Formats: sequence, structure tokens, C-alpha cells
Amino acid sequence: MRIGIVGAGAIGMLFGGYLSKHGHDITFLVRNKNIEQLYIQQENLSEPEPIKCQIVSSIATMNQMELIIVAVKYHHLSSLKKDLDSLPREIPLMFIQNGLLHIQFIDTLKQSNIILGSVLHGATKSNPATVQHLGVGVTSIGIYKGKWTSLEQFLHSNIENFPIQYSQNIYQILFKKALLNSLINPLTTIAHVQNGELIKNESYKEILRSIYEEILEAFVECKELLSWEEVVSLCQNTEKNYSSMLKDYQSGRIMEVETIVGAILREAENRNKALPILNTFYLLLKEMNKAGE
Ligand SMILES: NC(=O)C1=CN([C@@H]2O[C@H](COP(=O)(O)OP(=O)(O)OC[C@H]3O[C@@H](n4cnc5c(N)ncnc54)[C@H](OP(=O)(O)O)[C@@H]3O)[C@@H](O)[C@H]2O)C=CC1
Ligand SMILES: CC(C)(CO)C(=O)C(=O)O
Repeated sequence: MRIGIVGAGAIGMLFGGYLSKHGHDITFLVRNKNIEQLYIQQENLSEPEPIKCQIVSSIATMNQMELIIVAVKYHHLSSLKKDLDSLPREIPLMFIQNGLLHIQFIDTLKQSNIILGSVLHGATKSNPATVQHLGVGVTSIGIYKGKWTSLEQFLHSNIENFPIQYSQNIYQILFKKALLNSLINPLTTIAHVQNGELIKNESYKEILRSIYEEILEAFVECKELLSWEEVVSLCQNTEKNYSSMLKDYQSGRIMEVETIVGAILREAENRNKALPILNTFYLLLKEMNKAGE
């Protein structure tokens, strides 16, 4: 398939790196015109490998694509609106952002066919042209709007260390991921610790558990969806990881606070439920975000 990827960030390069290995024809749309070659460093390999792809800086090149993956952060999306609206309406667009607010942005687009993705990989850029794959996870995709005739073909891109699965209820998967991110990211960012510390240190573990309990009180139906054991095991599996929020803060970038924590607080508010502990973290992070980018 001819696949366009908007944004050569960590996740864009991860997708481009693995999908190109499967034989897909990959084109990156970047805003940094100095990038000539991109690299991927897989989990257990010491040497980064070049990604087979084209790199362009004009949206018009994307008119020929069979799928476009939008791999920028939530707060970058509004600046892309004009470009995305200029594309032929039938080209399927896939959005892979964490959080929930990007769905409101998607609803403003003219595009007919929209796919949502939820990504459980851990990836980070070790330099502007290289992505490091730090943790293998599943990518869940689901159709949000319209149709996608190449769905089966894309699902068969099952590549080692890059599993893709189809979900009938992609919103539920995104919501669960937003809950997990609301539990882990704010606390690791304020405490400046790796994810594993949240379950090794008794004080952090108590705070984590208190946030978990207040969240489940607001979203009772999530008791089945998200167990405490699952929260603990995500902290364990990603114990050496610094959460994306903490990494953004440390690099002076805007953190995805509104689309993750803000969106969960708003959902709770709609049910007349307050989440006082999470709200305290939200207010602290909002202040810290004023220093970003
Ligand atoms: N990293 C991870 O492990 C995970 C990330 N995600 C989600 O994936 C999304 C992307 O995250 P991540 O890849 O880490 O973020 P990055 O900051 O690494 O990448 C974002 C990229 O988007 C580019 N960009 C922004 N605006 C434009 C534009 N107008 N045109 C072209 N490129 C643009 C940026 O370019 P520039 O370099 O010029 O600034 C940057 O390279 C986020 O929503 C995140 O929540 C989900 C799961 C895991
Ligand atoms: C799963 C987790 C918490 C891993 O660090 C993550 O998604 C993030 O950092 O944003």
C-alpha cells in the first residue's frame, strides 16, 4: 500500500519503520526540511537501520496515498486542519493520538473515512532522525467513520514486534488508555520518577491506588475494563520507562495534559462526579505546561 505519514516523530517513525519492512511504500510529510534520512533502532538491536521511505514537505504529495497516518501530537492537529481538508475526501485518515480530545478535532474534518488507533508501544527519539523502540505493544485500530476497503490488507501487515489488531469498540480502548495514562503519567511527572517507582515506593503506590479508586467511583462500568492488577502490571512492564508526559516536560515540550487528564475530568464532571486527587495533579500540570515549547 502507498502509506503517507504526517509527522516524523517517535510514533510516526516507528510505524514507518515497521510498515516499510512489510513492503508498504512509505512517504513522510515533515515540517523540518533538513531531514534527509530516518532511522529505526529496534528493541534488541544496537545499530539503527535506515527506514526505506520518501520524505516530503508538501501536503499535495499525499494526494496519491491509499492511507494517511496522522502521527503528530494532539496540540499540533489544529495547525494541520487546512492541509487535511485539502486532501481528496475519500483517502482514509488514521489518527493514533493518546487521549480523547482529538476526536472532537476529527469531527470538524471533511474526510469521509476515519480510522482511530490506540498504540501501546513505547518509543522515543534518540535524535531528530532516529526512533528507539523501547517496548513492544499492540496497536488496536477501529473504524470511526465511513469505510476502509484496505482494512484486511493492513491487518495482514502483521510484523514481528509490531502486532496490529482490529477492535469493534475502539472508543472503549482509547478511553481505557486515557484512564491508564491519567493514572501513571501525572504522578510520574510530578514525582520525577520512572513508571516502576509507582509500585515500588509505598507512598506513590498509595497515591496511585487512591486515584484509581476515585476514578472507578466515577466510572463504575470500568470495574471490569480496568483492574488494579492491570495498572500494577503496566507499571511493572514499563518500569524503566519515563512516561511520555515526564519526557515532554523534561524536553521543554507541551505535555498532553488536556486531552488525557482534562478529558477524563470533564467526562467525570458530566456525571456530576468530582475527582479531587486527579484534579490537583491536573492543576499542577497545567501550570507546568505554561513553560512548554
Ligand atoms: N511515543 C510513544 O511511545 C507513544 C506516543 N503515542 C501518541 O502518539 C502521538 C505522537 O507522539 P510522539 O510520536 O511520541 O510525538 P513526537 O513529539 O515524537 O512527534 C510528533 C511529530 O509531529 C511533527 N509535527 C508536528 N506538526 C507537524 C506538521 N504540521 N507537519 C509535519 N509534522 C508535524 C513534529 O515535528 P517536529 O519534529 O518538526 O517538531 C514531531 O516530529 C501522541 O499523541 C502520543 O500521545 C501513543 C503511544 C505511545
Ligand atoms: C503506557 C505509558 C504509561 C508508558 O509510559 C504511556 O502510554 C505513556 O508514557 O504515555
